[in-house]
Amino acid sequence: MNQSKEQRILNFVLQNAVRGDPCSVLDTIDKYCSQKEWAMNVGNEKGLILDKTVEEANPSVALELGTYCGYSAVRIARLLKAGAHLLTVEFNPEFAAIAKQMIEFAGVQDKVKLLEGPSEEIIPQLKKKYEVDTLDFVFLDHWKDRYTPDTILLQECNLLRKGSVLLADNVIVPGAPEFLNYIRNNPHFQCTNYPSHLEYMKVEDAMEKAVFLG
Ligand SMILES: Nc1ncnc2c1ncn2CCCCCNC(=O)c1cc(-c2ccc(F)cc2)cc(O)c1O
Ligand SMILES: [Mg+2]
Repeated sequence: MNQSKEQRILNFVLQNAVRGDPCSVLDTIDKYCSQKEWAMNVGNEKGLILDKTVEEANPSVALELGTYCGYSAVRIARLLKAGAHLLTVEFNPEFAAIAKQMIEFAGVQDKVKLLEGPSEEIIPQLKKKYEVDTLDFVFLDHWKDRYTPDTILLQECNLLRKGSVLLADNVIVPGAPEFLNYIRNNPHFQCTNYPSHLEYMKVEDAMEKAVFLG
C-alpha cells in the first residue's frame, strides 16, 4: 500500500533531522515541504508570528486545534516554560499517529498531550476530563468553519480568562471570513491582524490575534 504524504514527511524527518532537537525537526519539515511536497504546516514565515505570540503570552496551559503532522505543536512546545503544557486536538487518526511520532522524535512529548477527536467534543471535556482551569493561549488551525463555533464554545465552557490569547491561522487562505466578522465585531475581544503568506507559497495569507477582555 503506497505511503501517504504525511508518512513521507515523517520518514524524511526520522532520516534527516536530529532526534531531540525541535528546531532541526521544524527546519527539516520546512525543507521537505518547500522543495518536495507542499503540506499545510504553518511554516516558517507564519511560524515566526506564532513564536512571538506564544513568547508574549508565555502560557502555562495552551490549546491547539488541528495538529496535522505536529509541526506547530513542536513549534509551540519548544517555547513553553518548565511545567507548562500544550493540549493539541486532531480529528484524523492517521494524522494523529504521524504527529505523535513527530512530537516524540522532537523530544517535546513531556510538554504535549495529543487528544484525538473533533474539537466540538473535546472542548467540553477539557475542564473535567483534562483538568484544565482556563486556557492562556489557543491556536486555531483546524477546519476554518469551526473557528467561530469553537470560539463560542470555549467561552460557554468558561475556558477563557481576561487576557487569554487566541491566534488563528489562514484567515485569508483558505480564509475564515465569518470568524473575522465575528471576532472583530465582538467587544469582548481585542483583535490584531498579521499579514503574511501561505506556507511555502507566494500567496498572501494572514493570522489574526484576539485577546479576550473578560
Ligand atoms: N479536532 C478537530 N476538529 C475539527 N476538525 C479538525 C480537527 N482536527 C483537524 N481537523 C480537520 C482540519 C483539517 C485541516 C485544517 N487546515 C486546513 O484546512 C488548512 C488548509 C490550507 C490550504 C491552503 C491552500 C490550499 F490550496 C489548500 C489548503 C492551509 C492551512 O494552513 C490549513 O491549516
Ligand atoms: Mg493552517
